[in-house]
Amino acid sequence: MSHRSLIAPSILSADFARLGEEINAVAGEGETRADWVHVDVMDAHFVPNLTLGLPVVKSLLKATDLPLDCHLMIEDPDHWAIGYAEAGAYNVTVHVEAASDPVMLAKNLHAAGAKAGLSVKPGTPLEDHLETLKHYDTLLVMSVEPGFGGQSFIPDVLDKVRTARRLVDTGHLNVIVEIDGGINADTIEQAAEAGVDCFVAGSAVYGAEDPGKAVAALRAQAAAR
Ligand SMILES: O=C(CO)[C@H](O)[C@H](O)COP(=O)(O)O
Repeated sequence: MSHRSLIAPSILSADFARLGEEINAVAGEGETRADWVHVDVMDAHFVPNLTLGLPVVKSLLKATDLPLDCHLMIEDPDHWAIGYAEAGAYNVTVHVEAASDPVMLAKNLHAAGAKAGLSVKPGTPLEDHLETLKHYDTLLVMSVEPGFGGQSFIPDVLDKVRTARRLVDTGHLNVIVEIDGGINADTIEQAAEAGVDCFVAGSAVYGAEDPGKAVAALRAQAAAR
């Protein structure tokens, strides 16, 4: 891996009544500063949980200068994703299992000024979506079934990460490999070794006494690999 590991705390594990403050807890200086803030948008249809939507994301964009990495776990992202890009989200990730025309969707996200992310659930093979991936900037490999924070990491997805790393490197694709679910002090090194560039961590950051220090510790562990 040629660049620094990225750490993206997931606010799914933060206190929703204090989201601005919770983001500021990972917006300090140096190694305690998160690279992106991961925002889990869930619609209670694509996943069995309901979180937040565009109005909250618009408020968060005013509350921080950290880039927002919006992960849409929703039905019909072809319709809804553009609003997040137009609002100013840095990266808008849609699920390949939910998108009707993911190539057109990536083009529309780019036209609206955002990076485009493609996510795959643990059981979704990557090989079927290689042509699509070429249009995207990030690949979010889910290492838990999407829907809830605090679940255990699924080690089988490491094979998919290795495949992704190989495809990105050999194909010279400008794609950041991101992982989400169960990333903590016990799992981040294996994910880094498999080739992950960007690590989403919810409970490992917001369950810690000092979220900024947790960011720094995770980054150091990832870099050690
Ligand atoms: O997308 C998600 C769940 O669908 C969350 O981002 C993810 O699970 C992060 O939480 P944790 O690090 O606690 O597993």
